[in-house]
Amino acid sequence: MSLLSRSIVLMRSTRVRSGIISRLYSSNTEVPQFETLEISVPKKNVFHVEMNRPKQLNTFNKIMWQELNDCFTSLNDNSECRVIVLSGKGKHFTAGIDFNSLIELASKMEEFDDVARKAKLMHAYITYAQNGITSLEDCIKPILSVVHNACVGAGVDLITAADMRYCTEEAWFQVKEVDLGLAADVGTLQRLPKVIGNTSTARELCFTARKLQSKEALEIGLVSKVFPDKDSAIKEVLETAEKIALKSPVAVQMTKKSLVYSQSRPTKDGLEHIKLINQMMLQSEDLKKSAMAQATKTETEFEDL
Ligand SMILES: CCC/C=C/C=C/C(=O)SCCNC(=O)CCNC(=O)[C@H](O)C(C)(C)COP(=O)(O)OP(=O)(O)OC[C@H]1O[C@@H](n2cnc3c(N)ncnc32)[C@H](O)[C@@H]1OP(=O)(O)O
Repeated sequence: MSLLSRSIVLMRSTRVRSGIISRLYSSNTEVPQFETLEISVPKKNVFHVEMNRPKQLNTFNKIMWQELNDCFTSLNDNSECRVIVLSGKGKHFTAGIDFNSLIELASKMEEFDDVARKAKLMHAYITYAQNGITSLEDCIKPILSVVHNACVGAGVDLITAADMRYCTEEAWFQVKEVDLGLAADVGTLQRLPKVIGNTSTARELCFTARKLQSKEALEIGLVSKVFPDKDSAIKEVLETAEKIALKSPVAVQMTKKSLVYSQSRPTKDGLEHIKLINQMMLQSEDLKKSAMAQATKTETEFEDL
């Protein structure tokens, strides 16, 4: 088998288990089913994605990287889904990458002697993992993440690709990669400095791998709010999600599109981009409905987008 075929098999073998099977909930909303993620619809138009490997501390394995990508791509295309809440089941939010998957990867690398061929395999693996994380940013629906207890390594990559971050009092965060002898490579180095708006603190966290407790996470702006426990966090964040879900999906989704587009581009480019979007979207019936509701101080409903 060629190197390319091996890489493709390595990446695609997960698809068999993570096929998108629709399931009907009481709300008649169709949700995709996964092995490492559980999806529910606790409120109208609000989807809850839970990392579901509690025994493995929600560590990221080969299947999970793929399923994250499949999940957020599927929710991006699901018109009933307007807002997403992301959390983890079990004791911790996540303990980062699954060490067993690193061992598996190392043994695959052993099959090659040549550095270029090893590098190509590694390139494919990193791309695969990056795609799992970047799918959150590419998903046009707002994603509200809720961290409890440990959020280590890949967990920080994950939440910095989400739109909003909340946590519990006992939560802590750690950009652990340097302690494992590697530079973080699936998003933290690119997104964390922008998320907290402070390159000095971001670099300190990345260089030292020190634990960041919830109180300081709030102070530096990594999270928007700290809750006493997970139950109250999920309850309140779902309420925030519901408020967003009641707004025009055109307005909310184009807002995310513009924010994401503008975060790494000059202001002028962002302004041009939103002009092109709004020359169409301002013609939507959502604008008239919203304006009327505001003017008459009444509530209105919007069609799914
Ligand atoms: C191309 C991909 C790029 C991605 C890179 C990503 C990099 C990273 O994510 S770097 C960070 C890696 N993670 C860690 O270093 C965390 C290691 N774990 C811990 O520090 C602790 O387990 C933790 C503080 C999270 C939880 O502590 P707690 O006391 O609650 O549990 P433990 O007794 O330590 O662990 C319970 C069992 O889980 C096993 N385990 C923990 N972490 C991992 C892991 N990352 N992968 C696999 N298994 C893990 C731990 O060994 C225990 O197993 P057992 O003894 O069999 O019960």
